[in-house]
Amino acid sequence: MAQYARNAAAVAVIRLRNPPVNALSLTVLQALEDGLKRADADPSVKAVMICGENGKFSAGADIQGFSSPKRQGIALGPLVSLIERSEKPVVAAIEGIALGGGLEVALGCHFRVAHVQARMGLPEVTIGLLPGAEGTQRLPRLIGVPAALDLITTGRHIPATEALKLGLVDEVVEENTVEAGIRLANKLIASVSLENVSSKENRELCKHARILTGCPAGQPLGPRRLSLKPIPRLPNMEAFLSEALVKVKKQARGCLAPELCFQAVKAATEQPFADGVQRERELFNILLTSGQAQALQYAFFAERAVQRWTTLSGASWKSASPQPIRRAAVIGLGTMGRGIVTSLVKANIPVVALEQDVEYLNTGRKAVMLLLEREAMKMGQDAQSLDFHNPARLQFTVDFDGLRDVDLVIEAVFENMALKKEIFKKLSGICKPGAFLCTNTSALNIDEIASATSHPQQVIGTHFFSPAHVMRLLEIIYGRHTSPAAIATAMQLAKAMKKVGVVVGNCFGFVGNRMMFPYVQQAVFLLEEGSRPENVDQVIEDFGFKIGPFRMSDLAGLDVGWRSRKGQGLTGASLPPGTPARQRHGRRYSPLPDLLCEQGRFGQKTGKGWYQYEKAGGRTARPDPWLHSFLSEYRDTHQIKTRFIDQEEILERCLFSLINEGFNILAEGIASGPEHLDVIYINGYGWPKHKGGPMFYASTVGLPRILAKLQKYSEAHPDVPELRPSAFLKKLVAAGNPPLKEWMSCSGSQSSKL
Ligand SMILES: CC/C=C\C/C=C/C(=O)SCCNC(=O)CCNC(=O)[C@H](O)C(C)(C)COP(=O)(O)OP(=O)(O)OC[C@H]1O[C@@H](n2cnc3c(N)ncnc32)[C@H](O)[C@@H]1OP(=O)(O)O
Repeated sequence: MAQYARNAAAVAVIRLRNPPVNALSLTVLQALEDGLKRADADPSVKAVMICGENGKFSAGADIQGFSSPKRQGIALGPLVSLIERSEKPVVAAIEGIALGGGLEVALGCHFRVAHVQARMGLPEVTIGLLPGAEGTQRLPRLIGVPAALDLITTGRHIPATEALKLGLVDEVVEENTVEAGIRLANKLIASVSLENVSSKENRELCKHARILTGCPAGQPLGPRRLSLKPIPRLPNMEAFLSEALVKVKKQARGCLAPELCFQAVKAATEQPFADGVQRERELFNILLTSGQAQALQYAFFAERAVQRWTTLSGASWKSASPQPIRRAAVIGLGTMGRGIVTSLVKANIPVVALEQDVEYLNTGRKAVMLLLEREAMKMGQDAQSLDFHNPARLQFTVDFDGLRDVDLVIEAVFENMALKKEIFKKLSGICKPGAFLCTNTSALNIDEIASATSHPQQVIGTHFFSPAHVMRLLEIIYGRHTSPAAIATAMQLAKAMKKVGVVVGNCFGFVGNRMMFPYVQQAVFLLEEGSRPENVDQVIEDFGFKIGPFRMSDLAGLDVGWRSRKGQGLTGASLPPGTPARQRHGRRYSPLPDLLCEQGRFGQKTGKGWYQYEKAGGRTARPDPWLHSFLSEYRDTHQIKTRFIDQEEILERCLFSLINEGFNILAEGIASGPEHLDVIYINGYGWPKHKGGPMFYASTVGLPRILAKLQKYSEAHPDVPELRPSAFLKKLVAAGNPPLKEWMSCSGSQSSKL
């Protein structure tokens, strides 16, 4: 709701109230409208001030409301117009946040005062929408087209100081913003009432108020009504807009909202306000009914839902308390370790960084310092707090003794079980008993690593994604003995590092990589059967992935998987003689990646892999005629009949096999809901957010269709168990294809609800 109050003077205060973020639900909008009408009708009220409860102006429209089937009641756009039309001055006092519809309400006000720590923005684009309460028409009139386009198409939040520079707010205050708002309202009242008084003192006061408000005498509000303002012209508007469109399209990668945001702002440059509003409405409705907005809003809530973690044994976020991390250590300063140190320093956690010898330590130190310098450059003035040249904040050592008093260790050495166990055994003897021992592994068994220590309850998997200081995902893996406090602490750490932590159970590859295996496997099988790497990558990238499986494999290095397969005895010297080339343990196997590695083709680092590059370390992938003839010869050798494989088959075999594994994971209780899988895929594996994640996507395709296709492909490839439909998928189809929210109640696993 919105609370209406009168202070002693002539200012009516309307306080938006809908905890926790004062989202503009229909009830809030109705109360806001009632408050405005009441103030208007009361002759003793001379000005109105709108603010938000609990130090937050508003996070905008209630996002839940967009998916409710019947959204009836007052609309936000007309309400913003109502505010603007008020004959009594309306001041917005912005504390905390003014986002989306919240900022649009403020744009309808005649004056805006913001607290210095407030943040503002129009993030609708990030949930697949546009600022549909006339914000695309008012903002460019206030701050100009380039700045408005930037804010509206990126959705970025800006601090109050930047808002002041842009002219988005009139005043930034460090003290109580509501009081500042009331003071301004009183000045405005004085400026109007004193207009006709002739004393020198009053004329001075009046002049002061006009300077502050920019109102010509006798016409107090006209110039403050943004709908009446002309768009600030640019000498080269047309050229500017065409360039901006190219940029927006490039960044959007198949997501509709940024381009439609652009179209709405463009309309503001071409049409009168009312027509622009009409165009904004049309574009808003296109977005609202597009599947993309639903997917992005699902992703918004999924990210928040995974914070409420649970485990199979019933531990959960409700009862477990995170422990404070006053000091952390990182073991191993390879690519991952360097990124992890950087993330910890940025989270203001003092770090001890340890390497096995001085040579590795010096190389690691240089690399970490370089990363931190770069981060500091990006952060500007805020970088001072990093203080990473101070040994009390960041210390480098080769001595395990330096780890005696740390609260948490993240081991980030080579992916080798024996080595990890050796390190954990050492840590168990050196670290204090309450220290949390985290292993950065992408697939290894957490229980086996924990077995090397005397406190397995302190051991937990923290799977970072490369580059670790950039990627948002942190897969948090609990083992059989991991304590709830360890999970809660790892989740808290993720938050401190501005990452999204997702708690999952322990199995080979955990969630992300386990689902990735069948996807990559299908991609390689498709090559055996007739596709080329560039065909497969194109289909996957057209779907919206940032990078296809073969470009990704070249980037990560083919040798990584090769080493792992050798370790598993799937290839290399330990392979028993007589093993069929294309079969392992009775299942289909493709030796293609091994053969490439045997040729020294490790990807970008060697200049050749699934593609060719301009040089070793080159980045531009070009189709490689050598690889094409190599594939032809391979098919001849193994008597595989080459066939044309269409885009649909490529997409379905890659994605549906990945989704199928997702259903197995859910059935086993490795993750407590489909949201977990989706958050992992969006934040760690480049799944297009506007498609909501693999499980959400499956729900939009329809489970019966996924099942039918898997059945078809499985019949065609009976030696590929990953194509055999998951029993859980079959169960859901038999249960009538329930909505995603209801899947887990059909799972029969003990996993808790979100
Ligand atoms: C008819 C068309 C008219 C107009 C067009 C206008 C459209 C809009 O305004 S769309 C909404 C635009 N606003 C946003 O996108 C802001 C979204 N929220 C956030 O970015 C963040 O939540 C925050 C910065 C506001 C706060 O962040 P933080 O402090 O980290 O808290 P949480 O993110 O965990 O949020 C707390 C709690 O609030 C729920 N929530 C946040 N914003 C909204 C919202 N706009 N509508 C509904 N609910 C919201 C969020 O889900 C959390 O709840 P749970 O813990 O229960 O999940």
